[in-house]
Amino acid sequence: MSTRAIDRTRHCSSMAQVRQHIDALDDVLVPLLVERGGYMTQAARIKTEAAQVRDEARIEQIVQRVRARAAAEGGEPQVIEAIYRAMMEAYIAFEHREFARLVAEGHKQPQEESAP
Ligand SMILES: O=C(O)C(=O)C[C@]1(C(=O)O)C=C[C@@H](O)C=C1
Repeated sequence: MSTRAIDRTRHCSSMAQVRQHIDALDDVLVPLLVERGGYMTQAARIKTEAAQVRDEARIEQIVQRVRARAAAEGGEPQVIEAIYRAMMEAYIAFEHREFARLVAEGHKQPQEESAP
């Protein structure tokens, strides 16, 4: 049986220790967030219209999924939900910038005008 994330938190006797553990976890988190961000570039490549960048149904699906995962790991679902909602807003802004960049660089086909 695997341990829950909350059970891997170590007891600390000083703020220096607390911050050492946080820095070590951030060294794991940041590369994963950068890798996750790379998929915004992939999504921006694949989506055909800027209006597709924000996908509310997918956002809500992710929120429900990570809330359940947080609870299973012994964490607070509302904390993880808040982090994910803020994080996805930042990724959506990035995906919009990537979409615009790919259009400007000529990597995306201009969309056909829809018939009147
Ligand atoms: O799944 C997508 O369509 C994505 O572009 C990825 C992502 C995400 O951060 O996971 C970002 C923007 C969308 O609003 C939904 C989800």
